[in-house]
Amino acid sequence: MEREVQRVRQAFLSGRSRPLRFRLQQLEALRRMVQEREKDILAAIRSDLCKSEFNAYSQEVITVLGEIDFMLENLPEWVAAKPVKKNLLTMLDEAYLQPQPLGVVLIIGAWNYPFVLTIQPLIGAIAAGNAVIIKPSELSENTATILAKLLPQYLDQDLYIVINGGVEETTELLKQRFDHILYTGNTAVGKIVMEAAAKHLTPVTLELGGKSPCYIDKDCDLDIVCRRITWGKYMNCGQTCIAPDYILCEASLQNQIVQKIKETVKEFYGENVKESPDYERIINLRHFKRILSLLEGQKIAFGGETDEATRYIAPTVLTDVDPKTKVMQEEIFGPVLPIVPVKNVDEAINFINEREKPLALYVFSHNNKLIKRMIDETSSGGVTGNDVIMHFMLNSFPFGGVGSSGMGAYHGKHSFDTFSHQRPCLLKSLKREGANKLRYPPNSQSKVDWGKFFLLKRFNKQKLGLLFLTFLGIVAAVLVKKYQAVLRRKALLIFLVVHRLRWSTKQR
Ligand SMILES: NC(=O)c1ccc[n+]([C@@H]2O[C@H](COP(=O)([O-])OP(=O)(O)OC[C@H]3O[C@@H](n4cnc5c(N)ncnc54)[C@H](O)[C@@H]3O)[C@@H](O)[C@H]2O)c1
Ligand SMILES: CCCCCCCC=O
Repeated sequence: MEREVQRVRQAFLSGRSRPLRFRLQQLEALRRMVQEREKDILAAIRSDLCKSEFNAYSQEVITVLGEIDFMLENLPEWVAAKPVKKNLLTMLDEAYLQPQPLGVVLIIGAWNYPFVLTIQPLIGAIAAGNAVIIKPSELSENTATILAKLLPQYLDQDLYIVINGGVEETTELLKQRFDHILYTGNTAVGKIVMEAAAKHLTPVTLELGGKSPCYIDKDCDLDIVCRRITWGKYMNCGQTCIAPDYILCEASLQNQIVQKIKETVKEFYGENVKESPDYERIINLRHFKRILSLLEGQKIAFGGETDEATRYIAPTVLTDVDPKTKVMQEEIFGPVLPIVPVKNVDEAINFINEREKPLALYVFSHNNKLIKRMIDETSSGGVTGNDVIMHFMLNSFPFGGVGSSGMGAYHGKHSFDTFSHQRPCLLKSLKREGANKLRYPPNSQSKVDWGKFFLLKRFNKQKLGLLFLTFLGIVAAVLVKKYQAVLRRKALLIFLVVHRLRWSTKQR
């Protein structure tokens, strides 16, 4: 492991990952890989999650291709040095920010969207000029295998490498020194990653999870609301980090919500959900059993059917859920949707604020003021009003959590920034040493006053007058120099006129 990381570091130190042209070439090669090997990638995702080609393409491949195109289009502008505002002290200097790669980046991917959640961070890391070690999740083993096979066929083999394995390999990998780690997965492992990173003072981006609430106000169109929630909750069999985890609403809405979700499930997946090509399966038996255990003691209003052999869990809704029960204590990450009755929006806001900050928050209402209030009075990684999931799709948004749902963010320019160091560069001249005397010892009250003037713009009247006089002097000197000949002629003329006038007066 150590040797592998060393190999990648040596490749980074060769400097070849830095030129813009190289980054663009690698991103184009990655796009070619996705396009030419699309079938293999879709087949791997199907084997891992029982996902149809249509779903895998629209949920994973499209996002990756869109992100590559976005980078190719904008990277030339992003890599350029950016001049910054200057102060009086640096007025005559060159001052700019130069984005630079961090070095060797470790990306630990997740299994639920095993392609996009591994490749999208990789796109950002390449764009920013880094070398990358990619550690796909071993839980989505088919995608992990295809990535290890395909990436070296298209990308620089020393700069970007895939290391596959489980807990043991990840633990070993985390002992190495990296310049940044981006981890996607659960909060408990997030802490392990951060602890390991701290040993080397490695910065981390943690894309974690949590229970994303969904508040439904009574003033809204429940048909539309339930269609949107059904889509976002049961997509990928509920294994989506920003899926609505539970619903908060007034008790009187519960039955209608159940009924409408039931109708929508039928509309989306047919009479027999199990037969639907659009409905996925739980990743493994451990997670299947974990989700089943969350149903114990609950009132199942709809769904609840399971099949261990195929790890099938039907779209399920629970009503009158007690917040103290297990299903409300941990992230569900499966197709189970609890409804927790609350009296009103105030209670909903308190409910959310009493818990860990979620990755996403959803609020449905015709009343925009209520939506804005919910946003103002709560905190979460991201928010979508009157829909679910959709803020993930806009790459001008940073994607990430807050508090226990994560730290840092990526997507689009935010990925570039995450994997770059914005290096402040100040270029001065070796001339104009006179002005520097102000900061050299011995210090004095006068120098402090000048410092106040230059840096804090605190004007001392006397100093200001002096400065003004100096300024006038400089202007006069410049003017005199520039118009010396004209001024001489003018002065001569004035002298002659004055002389002539005095002579005329004397004559009279
Ligand atoms: N924010 C996001 O973008 C995002 C995306 C996907 C998933 N998630 C979150 O991920 C979670 C789902 O993942 P999970 O909990 O099923 O993952 P998991 O428990 O199945 O495993 C996560 C990974 O951690 C590794 N791991 C486990 N123990 C480890 C240890 N001691 N040391 C080092 N590595 C170790 C495993 O090898 C595995 O690859 C959910 O909370 C979800 O919200 C977040
Ligand atoms: C189209 C849906 C993509 C959702 C990706 C969510 C990432 C977290 O699991």
